[in-house]
Amino acid sequence: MKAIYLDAFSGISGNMLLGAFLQAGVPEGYLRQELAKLPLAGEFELSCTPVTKQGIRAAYVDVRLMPETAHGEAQEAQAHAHAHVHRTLADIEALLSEAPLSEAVKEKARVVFRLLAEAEGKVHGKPAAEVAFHEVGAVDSIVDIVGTAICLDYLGIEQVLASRLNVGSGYVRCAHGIMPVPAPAVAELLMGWPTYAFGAEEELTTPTGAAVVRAFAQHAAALPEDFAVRAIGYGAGSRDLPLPNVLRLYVGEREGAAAEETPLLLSTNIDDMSPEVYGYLFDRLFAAGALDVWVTPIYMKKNRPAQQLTVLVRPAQRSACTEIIFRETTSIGLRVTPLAERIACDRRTASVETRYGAVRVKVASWQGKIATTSPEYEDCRRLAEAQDVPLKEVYDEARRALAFRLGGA
Ligand SMILES: O=C([S-])c1cc(C(=O)S)c[n+]([C@@H]2O[C@H](COP(=O)(O)O)[C@@H](O)[C@H]2O)c1
Ligand code: NI
Repeated sequence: MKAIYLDAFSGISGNMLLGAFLQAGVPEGYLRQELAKLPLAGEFELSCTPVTKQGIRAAYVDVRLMPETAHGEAQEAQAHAHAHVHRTLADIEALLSEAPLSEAVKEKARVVFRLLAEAEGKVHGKPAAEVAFHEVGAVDSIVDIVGTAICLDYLGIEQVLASRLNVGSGYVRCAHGIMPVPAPAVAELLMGWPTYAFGAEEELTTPTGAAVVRAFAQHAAALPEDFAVRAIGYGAGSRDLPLPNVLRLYVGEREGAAAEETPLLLSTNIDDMSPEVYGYLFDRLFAAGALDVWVTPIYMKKNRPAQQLTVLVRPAQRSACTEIIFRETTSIGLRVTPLAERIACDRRTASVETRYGAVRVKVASWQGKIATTSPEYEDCRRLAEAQDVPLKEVYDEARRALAFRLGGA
């Protein structure tokens, strides 16, 4: 299982996350290409530079509002206006829906923004829908959150683990005025997550960093023994501190993780919902990390024809999928059953070059031998559409390229 471990000894923020992912192997060009799909054309510029923080070489990612890079009163006024746009959760969800990003990326970003809205709402005494984000709704936060979702998706991460978080101490000046550290939204988000304060009277963990952790991560005090590290990335924070102001990101594979996590079956009987909703529901559940989703025709009480919706999830995705089911369907109750046993092939993703372009291929092995190879549908579809060739031809090309590579290895 592909996993990451976030070692937040100097806290965690949006720009630290992006820097760490880039240094750990996400191509900068890919991140830029995907972020360009946000309907924020010309509003921001991503700057990625190598920096050294207390002797540690790290990547520093900064999201600059475009007009800041030029001069002139009109442009400065425009930058000022961008910095003070107050977006609601609905505004951000609309912006995400409009973007031709993958559904998995959009759903990951939505989960983070919903958590932020709930935390902000609690702090300011408002329903989440009425929260007007200040800093956390601005262009830089959208880029940080969507960028993080892009990186998780690119690396095919199935499990996110995180250490206890160094939140810092003192006070921070923000749009609200002066706030204690951790900022109230951070304190709200990190309820129940182990935290500490060390090394700097500064805000080390921001709302964005805390929300990403709460959205995707499970706590692990240290790197698990079965975590085979393949890459390490350091993402820099903006300030220079007495301690290295970096987030350390380990990318690797876990052997034992699958066995540790018994998947769950969430199921519910539905007899009063339009069939039009199912396709949308399936997309949302898969994007939130469901392992499988299916519907079985049944007869319910009073001989009513109905549907039994079943969703297979890992424990970490249980709450996100439960929320989607209650939000999107007419269900008012769920049965949760641990799967008695699941036998799974070992899986890895290989990237192959075909004459049409690069395609990721899932390679499943059983007892050391390849059982099946499965080219990524989204990659094949994109290339088939772009080059006007049959989808099956791209599939065949990808399988041929993989067979050639394996045969030649
Ligand atoms: O934008 C809002 S409403 C906001 C709320 C809070 C609360 O704790 S409430 C804190 N902040 C501060 O804004 C900056 C930016 O945070 P990012 O996560 O976007 O990097 C940070 O100092 C927060 O503490 C903003
Ligand atoms: Ni706030």
